[in-house]
Amino acid sequence: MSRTRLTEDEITAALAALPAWHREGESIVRTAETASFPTAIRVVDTVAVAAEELDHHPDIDIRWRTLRFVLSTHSAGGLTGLDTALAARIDEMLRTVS
Ligand SMILES: C[C@H](O)[C@H](O)[C@H]1CNC2=NC(N)=NC(=O)C2=N1
Repeated sequence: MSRTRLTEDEITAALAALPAWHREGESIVRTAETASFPTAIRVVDTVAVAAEELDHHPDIDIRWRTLRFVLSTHSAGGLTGLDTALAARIDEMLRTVS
């Protein structure tokens, strides 16, 4: 997966396929409410495994059972295919874990 920055058109196209995510500057952001605090922690634990696999790490805010994920490629100074790939993985985990 490339660490090359996506173009504006590529970001627009990627976000159309990731409706739970929105853009905030050079990041994409998703908030998700899980069933319970332990469920939220399980999601975070699963996301941590994917983040290590991809060598790409989200900023994660945990507030009781609400999670907020912020994705950006720091080394590229913006959004890359790694962010959209991880976003899709996080969506899948939220579908299956919660
Ligand atoms: C050496 C290692 O590949 C880098 O530090 C990785 C680790 N995880 C990362 N995560 C994110 N979100 N952006 C990066 O640029 C990044 N770089």
